[in-house]
Amino acid sequence: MQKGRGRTSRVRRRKLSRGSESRGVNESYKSEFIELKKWLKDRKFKDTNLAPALFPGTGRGLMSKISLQEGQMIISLPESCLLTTDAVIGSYLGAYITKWKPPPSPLLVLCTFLVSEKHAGDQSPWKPYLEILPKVYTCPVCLEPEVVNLLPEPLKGKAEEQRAHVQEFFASSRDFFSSLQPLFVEAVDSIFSYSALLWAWCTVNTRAVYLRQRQQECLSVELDTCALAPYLDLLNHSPDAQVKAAFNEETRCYEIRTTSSWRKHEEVFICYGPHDNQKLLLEYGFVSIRNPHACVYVPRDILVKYLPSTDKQMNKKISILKDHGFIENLTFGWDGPSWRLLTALKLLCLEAEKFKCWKKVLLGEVISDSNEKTSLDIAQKICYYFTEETNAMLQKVSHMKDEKVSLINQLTLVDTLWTEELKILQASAGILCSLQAALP
Ligand SMILES: C[S@@+](CC[C@H](N)C(=O)[O-])C[C@H]1O[C@@H](n2cnc3c(N)ncnc32)[C@H](O)[C@@H]1O
Repeated sequence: MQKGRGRTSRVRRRKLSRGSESRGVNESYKSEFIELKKWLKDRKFKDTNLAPALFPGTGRGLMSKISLQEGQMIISLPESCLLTTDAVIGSYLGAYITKWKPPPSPLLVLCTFLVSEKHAGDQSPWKPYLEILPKVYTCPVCLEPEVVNLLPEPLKGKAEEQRAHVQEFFASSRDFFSSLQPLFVEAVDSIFSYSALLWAWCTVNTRAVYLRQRQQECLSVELDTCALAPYLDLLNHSPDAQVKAAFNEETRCYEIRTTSSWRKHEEVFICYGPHDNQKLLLEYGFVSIRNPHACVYVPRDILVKYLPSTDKQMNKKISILKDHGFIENLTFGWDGPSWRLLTALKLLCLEAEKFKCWKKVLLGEVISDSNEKTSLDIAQKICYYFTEETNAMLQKVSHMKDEKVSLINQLTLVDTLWTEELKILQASAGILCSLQAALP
């Protein structure tokens, strides 16, 4: 078992994170939650376990009203509360969706409904749910380009791809939106604007639960797996949370059971997946403190930065790494340099006369003490280089925070990401020192 990844260490981490940080302020008295609860009750939802609350570390989330035991159901949301493509096709949009060619994607159908219902305002039967949805999001597609520029690689590249993807989604959906004109008095261009679609896209992307639905002829071939689950989607993420979530065909409810226990008044979390911080920021617009999956990525140019430029076998070594999938996802983590990073470095550091042993390196065999030592030295140099770069970026972000007060929230997010990366590099530097000291 890897160090720090077992059940005992998960329990220890959870206990640590159960300090003052987890104490929240109950918000169920707020009018938007009273309305939402009424709306849910009309749809046969009974809630005894949870209450909306504001938490200092994670923002708005759900708190336990009672202590929750292992295996206990924490939430069971009836099908009638779920916003699925089925629900949209059954609505006033159905006739327009079924006749549109080429068939719209499940994502477009959900986004169109959200924008249309938001536009309907007080007239929308979904109003109590729409009212609690965030007005703005912090996924990279919503960040100012100058803030995106401050993101580490490879996230920066992915953020640019995300922006291009949403812009293309908008451009390719405009004819479909035009076809909906008979439903509205106002021009559809003003209702289905880029900013409205962006809001809907972020809503689905950051809040939808996984719910596999049958393929419908009137929809494109993309898998139909997203559903919005009002109230349940107030649950925040913790990498340590252990829950079981699925739609129960018998009860026709989307159910979440906890496989760990929660104390009364504690924030209840689910786990969105074993994501590192760059992925969490890309997909959900936040960064998790002390995330055990967080890491610092080593791009290819940095991997070779400290290797001798005179190595005649360098190109061959790099193509071996590429062919064997050892050029991507090389990282530093809380446990030090990843096995993949060290293996890539060991191969790159192979002396000319040992080059024939490259397969053994990829299988994890020790080739020589000098190869072990050189690769650790290079790992240490790369770690030091990243530490310097990270400190420089933190300074840059801090200056920008002073200068661009309007961007403070976006910059704080980027600041947190770099700060977590710095902590990882410091942990890695310590581990590299012990690894070097242990060499013969
Ligand atoms: C499904 S919603 C959870 C409820 C959300 N906090 C709200 O107020 O509506 C997912 C969003 O919550 C936020 N979030 C989830 N887990 C978080 C965490 N551990 N720390 C900070 N924000 C978190 C992120 O903005 C994410 O996009």
